[in-house]
Formats: sequence, C-alpha cells, structure tokens
Amino acid sequence: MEPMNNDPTKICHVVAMPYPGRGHINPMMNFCKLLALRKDEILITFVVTEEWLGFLDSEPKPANFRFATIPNVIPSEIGRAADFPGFIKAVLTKLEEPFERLLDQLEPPKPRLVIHDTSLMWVADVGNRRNIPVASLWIMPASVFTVLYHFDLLKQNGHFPVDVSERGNELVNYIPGIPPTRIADLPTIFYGDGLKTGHIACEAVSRVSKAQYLLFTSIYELESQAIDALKAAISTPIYSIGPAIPYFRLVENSSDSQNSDTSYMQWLDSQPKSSVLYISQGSFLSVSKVQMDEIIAGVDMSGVRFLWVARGDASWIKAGCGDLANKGVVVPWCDQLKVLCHPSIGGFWTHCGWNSTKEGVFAGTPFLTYPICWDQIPNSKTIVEDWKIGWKVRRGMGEEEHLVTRKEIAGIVQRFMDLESDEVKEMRRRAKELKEVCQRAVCKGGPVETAIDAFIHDILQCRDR
Ligand SMILES: O=c1ccn([C@@H]2O[C@H](COP(=O)(O)OP(=O)(O)O[C@H]3O[C@H](CO)[C@@H](O)[C@H](O)[C@H]3O)[C@@H](O)[C@H]2O)c(=O)[nH]1
Repeated sequence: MEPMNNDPTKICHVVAMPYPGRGHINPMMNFCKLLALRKDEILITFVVTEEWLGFLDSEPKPANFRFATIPNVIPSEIGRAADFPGFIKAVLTKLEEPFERLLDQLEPPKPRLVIHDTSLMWVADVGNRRNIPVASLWIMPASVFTVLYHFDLLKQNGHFPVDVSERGNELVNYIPGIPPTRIADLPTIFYGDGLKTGHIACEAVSRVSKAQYLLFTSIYELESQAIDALKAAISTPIYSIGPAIPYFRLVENSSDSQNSDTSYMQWLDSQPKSSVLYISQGSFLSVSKVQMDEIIAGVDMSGVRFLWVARGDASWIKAGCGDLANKGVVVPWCDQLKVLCHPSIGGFWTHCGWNSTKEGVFAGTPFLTYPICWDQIPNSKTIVEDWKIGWKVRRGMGEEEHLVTRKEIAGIVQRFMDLESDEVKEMRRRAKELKEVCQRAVCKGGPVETAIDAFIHDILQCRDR
C-alpha cells in the first residue's frame, strides 16, 4: 500500500451501494477493501442498512474504508426468504430515497464514483441525475450475465416461455460465449417460481448501459469465452476484477493460521488430511424439511467426517447425527475460505452460490453440488460438466426433480470422499489445476491486480478531468 495521503483535494471518494444479502455484500466489500488497500487516495463509503451494520461492524477494514447507514426500511435479513418477491420489491422501491438523503449529508469530498450492485438499477439513475460516474458490479458469473443479456435469443429460438419438465433436455447452443447448455441448466429465472422475479434480473442487465464501468467478480481465465463475447457486444468498459473473495485476508492471517483461534479450526487441525466434508447450503434459502431429513440421515450413514454450517438447523442436525464426538462438528457460521483452505478438508457440499463456488475453486476443493435456484443451477453444471471438479447430488430442476434419498446420499458421499478411487483422484487433480489458475490470477502483478489497477487508473483519470 502507498503512504497515507492527507491532501483532501487528492481524495477520490467512492460510495458503494450493495444489494442487502450476504452473497452480494461480501464480494462488494471485498472488492472495495482491495481498492482501498491498493490506493490510499481512494476513500470508500460503504452503505448498508442499520441492521446490516450490526452484522458487519466487527469486520477488519482499512483506514480509508468506512460504513454509512440508511434506516431499516426493508424487511429484516432474518426470515427474508419467506417472501422473496416482497423483499426484492422493497429493495427496489424503498432504498432510493434514504440513499439520496445520505448522499446529501455525506461529509466532503463530493463522491466521484458510485459502485452499485447491478440488480439495484435505481442507483445508476441517481448517479446519472447527479452527474456522478457509476460502476455496475455483477456478483454472479459473467456467463449468467450473458444469458440474461441475450434473453431475446431464447424467445427467438422458442425456448421462452418453456415447460422445463417437458423440454428441459433441449440444448441452448446459440448464446455467444456460452457452451451448449440444457434448458434445465439455465438460471431458474426462466421458469417456475423464478418467473416471479426473473424479469427484474433481465431488466437490470439491460440497463447496464447507464453505467460508465461494468465489473465482473470473475477470474478472466475461468470465464474467458463469456467475458470476451460480452466485450464484443457491450460498449461499456468491462473489468474482470477477480473472485472478490477474501484471499487477501488469508495472506494477512497466515501467521495465525497455524495456531487456529476457534474450536472448529482446532478440531480440523486434529483430523486426517483431506478427510472432512465441509457442508454449507448457503446463507439464505434452504431445502425442504423432508429433503433436509434425508440429507442429515444420509451424511450420518456415510460415516464420513464433516464440518457443517447450519443456521437455524443446528439442533436438528445434531439430533439426526447422534453422537458427534468422533465424526462431526456443527457450527452456526465459520470463516468459510479459511476452512476450505484447511488441509483436513477433502470436499465441499455446496448450494453453488457464486461466492462459495469461487472459494471452493480457489481452495482446490472438489464439490458435491446441491443447487437450489437462480445461478446455482448453471454454477453446478459448470462445476460438474465444464470444470469436471464435482458431482451432482441434486441433478437439477424440471424433469429430474425428485427427493434424493438418504441411501443415495450416503453412497455418493462415501464414494466422493474415497481418496483411493481413481475417479476421485482424477477429480482432485483437476481441482488442484484450477486452484493453481486462481492463485496465479490473484498473485502480485497477476491479471486480477492488473485489472483492478486499470479500473483505478480510469476512475482517477475521470476525476482529474
Ligand atoms: O459459515 C459461513 C457460510 C457462508 N459464508 C460466506 O457467505 C457467502 C455466501 O455467498 P454465496 O456462496 O454466494 O451464497 P448466497 O449467500 O446464497 O448467495 C446469493 O448470492 C450469490 C451472488 O449473487 C448467488 O450466486 C447465490 O445464488 C445467491 O443465493 C460466502 O462469501 C461465504 O464465504 C461464511 O463466511 N461462513
């Protein structure tokens, strides 16, 4: 980091407005911290609701990164999944006015850039009205952006609207930069319940032309075809700013990673190499109670060691898995990337949120995929079919929708964690290869740093004009 700059005229004040959800706030916060660490003349004001500040207050942050709050004008984070369309409506209609009020009240210097989650379309309008340049940050894969961007092609090819239970196996092979993909592997916004909110995602993507910069939370090398195709189609400058996971914190903490500070890390320290399955179904939506009972019983029957992140379900899992003393630990929350990078972790059971996907790839962990909705379905397909570093537990939506039984789960978990199996060895070798791609991308002077520096250069130039 450069020496602290005390000249206020040199400060480039950046206001960041994330979508209020864990999977969205984390990557935007990680990116903003990287900006602040990279250039001390950048001052970040990161805007969250008062409720979210309570969740984030203890976050370590650079001196030139600060939080600002707006009132709790949207439904609480706790239980928001109960009415997802209602939550989205509130996020799109209730936040703009307090955000504008906050902008009016912010201490100088005047903001020079607003970074917003692409889904918060109204932020771009605020920036445009106030003549503040806008950077749109897309926090799902670039490939998902591409599919939404080319939504019209689905219509033209008779693939929207579609009954996925009948035509889920038909191939979509005409979207630039996207390998042939079954309809059932598209983001769920094109069918079923997803239709209630899908049009909003398509609209958000179509309005990206209002932004002066478009940022992908991707490693270019992992999504090069989709990103290149978008660069050819969109005139807004595009930057692949890397995985936006907290890898920079791993380096900071490397001295304490040996003497682990929490009981679950101590437990991991005492387990054999690659023997533990890390299980996390994400921060927000859950599977049905019946299915959850099968998962708990199946993991228990497998006899495999596990570290399980369970929000409300901890006592349920503990009861279902009997005596945990030797085989597992259940925690309400953990430092996920640090856990995934622990040598005792041998696999990652995930719902395939984009952040979890990138964290698992970065750590070189093979995956068992159990996607629930949205981009998680194509992410599962990418992990299993394109990268070949995982197996599907839940096969997908539409015609393959069925309860996965405890017996099936026990079998797949056992086979997946069998380090002697040739198939598993090959999958682990591939996972290690992709880990190296990621680590090369984020190393000093690598493509991620270069892309972030290019973005910083461009926003500072714009300021200087
Ligand atoms: O014990 C835990 C569990 C999770 N996490 C973190 O929480 C985040 C979870 O993000 P993600 O894996 O993307 O899951 P969701 O929160 O479910 O993400 C939502 O947002 C993502 C980005 O748009 C989408 O890809 C997902 O489909 C959507 O559900 C990650 O950074 C994890 O490291 C922890 O730190 N500790």
